[in-house]
Amino acid sequence: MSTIVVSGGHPLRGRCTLQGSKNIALHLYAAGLLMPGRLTIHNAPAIVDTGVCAEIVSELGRPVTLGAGTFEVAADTRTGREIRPELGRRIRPTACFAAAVLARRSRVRFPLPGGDQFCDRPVDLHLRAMERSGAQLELLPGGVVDAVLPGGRPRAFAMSMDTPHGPSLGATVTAIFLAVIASGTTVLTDISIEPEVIHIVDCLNRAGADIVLMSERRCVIRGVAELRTVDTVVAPDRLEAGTLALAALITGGEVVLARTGEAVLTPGFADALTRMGAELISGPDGLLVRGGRLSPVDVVTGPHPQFPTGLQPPTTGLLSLVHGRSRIVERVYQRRATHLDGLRAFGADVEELGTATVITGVSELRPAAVAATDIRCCTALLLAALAAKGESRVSGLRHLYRGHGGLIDALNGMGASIMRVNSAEELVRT
Ligand SMILES: CC(=O)N[C@H]1[C@@H](OP(=O)(O)OP(=O)(O)OC[C@H]2O[C@@H](n3ccc(=O)[nH]c3=O)[C@H](O)[C@@H]2O)O[C@H](CO)[C@@H](O)[C@@H]1O
Ligand SMILES: C=C(OP(=O)(O)O)C(=O)O
Repeated sequence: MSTIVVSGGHPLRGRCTLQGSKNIALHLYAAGLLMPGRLTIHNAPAIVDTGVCAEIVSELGRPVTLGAGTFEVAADTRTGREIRPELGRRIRPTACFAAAVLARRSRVRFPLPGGDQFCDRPVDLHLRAMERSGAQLELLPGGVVDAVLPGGRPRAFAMSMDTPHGPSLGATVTAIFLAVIASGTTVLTDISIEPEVIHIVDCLNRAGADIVLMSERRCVIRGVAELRTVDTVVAPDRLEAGTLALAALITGGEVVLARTGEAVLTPGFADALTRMGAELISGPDGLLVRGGRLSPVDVVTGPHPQFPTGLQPPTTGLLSLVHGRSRIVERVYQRRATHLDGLRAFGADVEELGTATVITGVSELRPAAVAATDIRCCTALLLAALAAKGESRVSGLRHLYRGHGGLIDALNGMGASIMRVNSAEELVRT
């Protein structure tokens, strides 16, 4: 079911609810390994990555029960110290899981992570944080890392979480995991303040950690002997919210993102939509997103609260139908352009100039058959297919299912016509 056939050209209208955030949930599953007791994570998204994490955590000696929206981790009973390479290579935050195991069990073996491969995504900072906490690391054949803490417990350290492309979200989480039960006080500078990090810090502090976020992206962590267990709720997925908003705009429709009690659009993204001329109206039911005649914009991706990189590819899809010339500059990654060839197949006029994409709006997109190579490439192509009048075919949906469990159904529920194709080439409407 990794291919869909989209009959495009239907304005989306309706109200939709958002799944729990993939990126928050994955890091919370890893945080659970730091807590010895039973842990329940609510609003866990029903996505492929959740299943992979459940297997990883179970194999580490903490059986996981997946319920309707819950990810329940059993109390610590036995000691697993290895993340199976076949599993660890399927998700991005593998080093964060490894850091939690290392901190509690003083040894871990894990593969270099997977996740989307739209450019080189190094983990040097994660490994450096482990070394700074006293671990000895050995890179084994096959890209597997063996890390040992000879002292048995991580020690406090000082470290900057900056990379040539800005602060690292994942490495900030890795460093925090090592520091919360380290001996002594750790100081991290240039930390990521993405909502994912704030959520993890809040959860760990409720579990008894002593993490203080200071001004200027500095963080002081006093190590504690042990964490207690807390229940936690995953916040709504802001990338899914943005994708649904873009779907409304590219089809000339209007959607309400159901009220969640939280701001679901990242400020930098909401600002770009407003500059384009989209209406964002907050009401009792949720956030109404409505388009009309949109104007071109210049956008630069950046750390929170700036424009999120994950919405760059689908926004490029929308801008390809906005009359005039727009420009999106990618700053979080050295390159993120895997969606451009696919968009060109729909007739989009997109040109890559260094880290910028220059988009000259065309009057319409034509149907196409395209293959997605990663999750946001997939959302960009899906949006183009929703806008192109006629029948398009998008394959590579397995990338989408890694991070979105109900997006296709949500779109169909608002008037889209998307059929899944099963192996016998039979169209299945869900
Ligand atoms: C599962 C998850 O939460 N994934 C998100 C997370 O990925 P992830 O945590 O992997 O992304 P990072 O914030 O670490 O990456 C930011 C930049 O730092 C660089 N870097 C990172 C680590 C390192 O050791 N060395 C280094 O150079 C990266 O190549 C990138 O250019 O944040 C990204 C940026 O918001 C999002 O696009 C991903 O969806
Ligand atoms: C890059 C992404 O995911 P991951 O980090 O899990 O590969 C994403 O969600 O846009």
